[in-house]
Amino acid sequence: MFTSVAARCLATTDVAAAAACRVHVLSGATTGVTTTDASTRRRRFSTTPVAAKKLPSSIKGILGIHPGYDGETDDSSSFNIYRQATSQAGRMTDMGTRNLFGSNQDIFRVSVRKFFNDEVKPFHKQWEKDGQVSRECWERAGELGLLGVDTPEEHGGCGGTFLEAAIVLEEQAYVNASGPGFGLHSNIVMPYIYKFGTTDQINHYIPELMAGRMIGALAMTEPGAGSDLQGILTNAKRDGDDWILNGSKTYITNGAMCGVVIVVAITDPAAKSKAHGTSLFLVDADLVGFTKGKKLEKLGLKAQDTSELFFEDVRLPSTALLGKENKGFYHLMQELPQERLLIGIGCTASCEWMFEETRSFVNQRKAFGKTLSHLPTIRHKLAELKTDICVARAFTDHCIDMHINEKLDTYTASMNKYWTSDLCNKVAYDCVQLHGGAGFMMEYPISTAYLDAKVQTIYGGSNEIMKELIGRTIASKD
Ligand SMILES: Cc1cc2nc3c(=O)[nH]c(=O)nc-3n(C[C@H](O)[C@H](O)[C@H](O)COP(=O)(O)OP(=O)(O)OC[C@H]3O[C@@H](n4cnc5c(N)ncnc54)[C@H](O)[C@@H]3O)c2cc1C
Repeated sequence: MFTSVAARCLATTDVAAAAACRVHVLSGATTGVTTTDASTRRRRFSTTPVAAKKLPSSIKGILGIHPGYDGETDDSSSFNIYRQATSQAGRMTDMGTRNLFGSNQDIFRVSVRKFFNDEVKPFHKQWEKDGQVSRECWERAGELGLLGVDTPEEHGGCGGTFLEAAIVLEEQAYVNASGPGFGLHSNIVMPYIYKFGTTDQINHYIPELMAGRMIGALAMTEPGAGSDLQGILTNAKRDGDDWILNGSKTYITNGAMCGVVIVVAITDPAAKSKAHGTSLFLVDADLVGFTKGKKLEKLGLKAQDTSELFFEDVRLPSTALLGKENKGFYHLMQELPQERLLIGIGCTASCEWMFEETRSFVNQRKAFGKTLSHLPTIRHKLAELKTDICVARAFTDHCIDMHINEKLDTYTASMNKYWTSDLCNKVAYDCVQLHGGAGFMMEYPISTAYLDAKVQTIYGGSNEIMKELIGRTIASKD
């Protein structure tokens, strides 16, 4: 395990002192982690090291079950540890790989992996039938400190970093569970509240969201406006100190189960453009005039509750306004890089899972007297897939690294979202093909992954819109 002494050396950025520190890592035999000395030390993508950071007590509590855990994240790569790249690992989903992470994050990953394997995977088929995840699952995730992992401690969160948030997203993909809308809840809804909310709003909502007792949603899309968000009609009008909200939203993730939804509404119809006259509101599910439509039947994401929401003369107190009046679009824009990256992280991890699932299949399935993996064309296909996925992994890790160093821009995040979600569909297609008829059967999980992949190029900003944004930025540069 990692020593806190070493972590303190990192904090001094004294390379000689850091090199002198004795660093212990998880056993390479079981984790694939290996070490090197200073002479073979690798550079990280970024020259800015991730600061050693105390993990919050809730995470520490979970990690405390692991002997040697010391409550500090570490930046292993700055300590001359060489962690295997995904391409070198036995399996692409192996623990202890990738220079982004340190050994304490591996320990955290062990706990997260256990949660998804024990408390999500066995129930997912039932949730697919129910069209939603159980409330117990949400509350259990809250109990284990897996919701709002990177919500700052001062706002009532776990106080981890985006690295720990990425681990939760990846581990969810590694059990092929598309049901829990944790990413939206923890990494989209919560940041809006603690970044733009008042102290009262933070104190009211964050503890409930952290505990999983309340589920969060974000409602932008309407029946007549998706890509073109400026076409929304939902509006809020002043009535004394209150607001009166009218309109409808559709395709809302966590829509059926949500206890609070952040609603994007027009508040100044006379503004020079809708971007200048739009605001965000925190709307509680029990307010009079707020109704939820039935859960929408979808091609994939069967265990995720996606709903229409209707607002008819919903009276909102002035305290429901989130952020600044008429600045809703600006707040939305600010959060775009992280929202796009969340999709990229999920898609990249999903590709890795699909590859490993398929590799296992072709290694045991026999045809023409041998396993499928002995056939040259099958091997070439696996080679292509693995290479493509490793390229995506390198780009996604680069984007995560940029993001934790506050350097990720919307343009780069859009490239990641477009590339990884396209790849996710290509990988899903090829992996089903490699399964043969079994790949078409719902009892084989690759079929669910194939169906789930489709939406990745559509939501969070469609890939056509991503390319438009990327292209516009390219054209604007000399
Ligand atoms: C499962 C699921 C969950 C979702 N969750 C949420 C949620 O939680 N909250 C939320 O607010 N929304 C959510 N959405 C909505 C999602 O973000 C939108 O569906 C998406 O932005 C596309 O909008 P649209 O469906 O209106 O398609 P449209 O905007 O009508 O686009 C239709 C097609 O035209 C293309 N197109 C549109 N404009 C252009 C252009 N300028 N140039 C080139 N091509 C263009 C699009 O790329 C697309 O291929 C969800 C959607 C799904 C399917």
